[in-house]
Amino acid sequence: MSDTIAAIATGPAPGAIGILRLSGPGAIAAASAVFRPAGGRPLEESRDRQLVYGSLLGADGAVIDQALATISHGPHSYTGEDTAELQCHGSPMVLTLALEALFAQGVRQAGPGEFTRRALLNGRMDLAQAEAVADLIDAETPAAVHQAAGQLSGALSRRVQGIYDALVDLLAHFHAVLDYPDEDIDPFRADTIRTGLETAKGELSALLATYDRGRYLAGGIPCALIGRPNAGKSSLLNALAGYERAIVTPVPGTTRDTVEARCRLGSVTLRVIDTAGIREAADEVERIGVERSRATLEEAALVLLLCDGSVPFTAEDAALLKEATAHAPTILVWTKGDLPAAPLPALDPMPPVVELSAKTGQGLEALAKAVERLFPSGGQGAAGELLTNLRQAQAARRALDSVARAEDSLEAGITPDALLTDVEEALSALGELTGANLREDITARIFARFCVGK
Ligand SMILES: Nc1nc2c(c(=O)[nH]1)N(C=O)[C@@H](CNc1ccc(C(=O)N[C@@H](CCC(=O)O)C(=O)O)cc1)CN2
Ligand SMILES: Nc1nc2c(ncn2[C@@H]2O[C@H](COP(=O)(O)OP(=O)(O)OP(=O)(O)O)[C@@H](O)[C@H]2O)c(=O)[nH]1
Ligand SMILES: [Mg+2]
Repeated sequence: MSDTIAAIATGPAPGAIGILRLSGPGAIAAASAVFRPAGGRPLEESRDRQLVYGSLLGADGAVIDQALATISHGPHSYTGEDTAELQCHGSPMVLTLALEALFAQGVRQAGPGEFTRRALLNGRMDLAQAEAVADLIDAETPAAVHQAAGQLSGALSRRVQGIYDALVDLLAHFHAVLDYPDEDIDPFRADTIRTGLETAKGELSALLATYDRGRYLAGGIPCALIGRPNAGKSSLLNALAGYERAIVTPVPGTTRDTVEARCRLGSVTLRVIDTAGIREAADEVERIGVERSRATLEEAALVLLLCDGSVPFTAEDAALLKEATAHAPTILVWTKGDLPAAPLPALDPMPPVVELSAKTGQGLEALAKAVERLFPSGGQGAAGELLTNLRQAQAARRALDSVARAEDSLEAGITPDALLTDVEEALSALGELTGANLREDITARIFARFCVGK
């Protein structure tokens, strides 16, 4: 039996409303002890999810707010346990005093994500849905909200369950074969198994193919700012971030280490990584910086190649452009647009070009449009059905590998029990994805990223 937890569910700043929530066997009694309904009837006796108006009391019994309260009896609640909420004025001090009053009732402070963790353990949602709660809270763009909301309502889970169920159906055919180990698999049955494996493989490949889009949506597109020293990379990072994230000076070779900032640009979120200007380095520190620039380029899903638009395009610029395009979609950014411009070179092939000024902000919208063209927000994979994190992708990859192995075994005429093992491994990987088989180490990692009160 779990204990009773409480937390402030709303943000730490003063606001219109602040909410305390409780969950566990003592939740309703504890909330009732600190809340005196104006109507006189005890909070415990109110209907589930009804809002009751009354006075909120501190640990010493003094009135600290006029508030609303509501209770829900398990299993019909968010966590599946008895729950209660106190909706106060959004004063951090009121909320703190109310929380202390609840602690005096024997309730303890909830840890990060503990409410959602209880919802998961009580079968109110699966692991993919619990992850969607965190994604939804972190979402920075409409597309990220739609993806997380779809996953929260079970879209990804249903897609995975479909593949899972089909594989379970296939297992029945294996068992039929295993019962008569001396006979060959009859051709009709082998055909059914082959088709089933082929379908599962296709669906798993399609699911895995959603990972790039999904992780860019949820975590931002890794975007490298590359260019010669003084091209204006750090200035652009600052303009995109909206604050002075990186040091800017007229001295070429200012940036040494990579500097990252999450930036919203139009309808996408970028993880912009500013790098050291690439050139033959003068010293050891700069040489390592240039190495890091190249490593960043290799990891990027989008490259902004910056060229100082106030001076002529050079052979070094051309070489960098070639290097960048070999790694990822590249936009040529012609910087310092507020200064007299040098002519744009004619290039073959001509990359998308954006002229801008980090100083005036002119051209940033054109940059947003150019990025949106490379990463359109619609398209492949319905909202909520995308894989958005490495854990999910690895589980899907393991399932795909196991199914592919099973298919190979079938073609090679390997014993049915080896085949069976492969399919069971695929099922276990899929179960990990949705959390049908929950692993403590995995859940601990997932809930570490939650906030207290969620
Ligand atoms: N005030 C408040 N807002 C909130 C939450 C909350 O706990 N409190 N939520 C949480 O973080 C989210 C909503 N999620 C919820 C999910 C299920 C139930 C619930 O009580 N379900 C019952 C009854 C449903 C019904 O009336 O039909 C059930 O499923 O049996 C409540 C909230 C977002 N907004
Ligand atoms: N007029 C004007 N000057 C700019 C603009 N962007 C950058 N500069 C100037 O160009 C110089 C270099 O800018 P940085 O942003 O530090 O260039 P960088 O590419 O990060 O340089 P390194 O870190 O040395 O590789 C600074 O003096 C900036 O003020 C711009 O849009 N307009
Ligand atoms: Mg710099």
